[in-house]
Amino acid sequence: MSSLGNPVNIFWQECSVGKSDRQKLLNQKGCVVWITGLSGSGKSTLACTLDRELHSRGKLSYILDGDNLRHGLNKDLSFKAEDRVENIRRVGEVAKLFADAGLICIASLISPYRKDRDSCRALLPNKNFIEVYMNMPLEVCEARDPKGLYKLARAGKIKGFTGIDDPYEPPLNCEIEIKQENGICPPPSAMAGQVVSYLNVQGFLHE
Ligand SMILES: Nc1ncnc2c1ncn2[C@@H]1O[C@H](COP(=O)(O)OS(=O)(=O)O)[C@@H](OP(=O)(O)O)[C@H]1O
Ligand SMILES: Nc1ncnc2c1ncn2[C@@H]1O[C@H](COP(=O)(O)OP(=O)(O)O)[C@@H](O)[C@H]1O
Repeated sequence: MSSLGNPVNIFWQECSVGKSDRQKLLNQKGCVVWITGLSGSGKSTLACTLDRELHSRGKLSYILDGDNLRHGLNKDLSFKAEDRVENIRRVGEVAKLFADAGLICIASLISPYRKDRDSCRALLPNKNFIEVYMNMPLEVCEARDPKGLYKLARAGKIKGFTGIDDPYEPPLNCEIEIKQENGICPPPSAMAGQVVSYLNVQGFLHE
């Protein structure tokens, strides 16, 4: 009988250096900042600005970007529903490892399905999964269209494009929401500032 997905004869290996030792070394607490939203909503911009801001404060972070991971770890996956599920599952597991290493792991993926994001959340201790929703209207994302993908999707040249002919399920209870104020999107520094403030108040920026 196959034991795929069901570990048989496999035992957890404990080591003497633990997460709290690594956190002491780094003077920070490991966590996952999970950025979700439509293509063009500003996920990568926020991820990079936040990464730079944390770096300048002497905090160790690392970005897991959906686009980039699809060049390597996830290059066998397409955009059909079951592959998106597997994409998020894998990145959730990797993000968990980075958080266990003591890093502030910034995951930036469309991650369109609520259930999959909740499964990633469930992998981490309480409050260590910080979901950031890029709440940008589709019209704004489509007007930006930096890669020309919306244009291709509208022309029917890409099938199953999120927001056009594939679903996006917004979070119901995210920790942070980034949205327009009076029709204007906050600049990248303000978006990152919102996340840094949250991390600071929650005690992640010191051990
Ligand atoms: N069909 C379809 N739907 C959505 N996005 C598409 C598609 N095909 C290619 N792309 C490009 O892939 C990037 C999203 O990859 P992700 O791994 O984040 O997607 S997902 O979480 O598995 O849904 C996404 O990058 P971002 O624009 O940075 O979001 C797109 O550039
Ligand atoms: N806060 C912002 N204000 C104005 N333009 C932005 C902002 N954030 C991102 N952009 C622009 O929107 C486009 C899409 O941003 P990007 O970070 O690549 O989105 P995503 O990773 O969600 O696809 C880029 O051209 C980027 O420069």
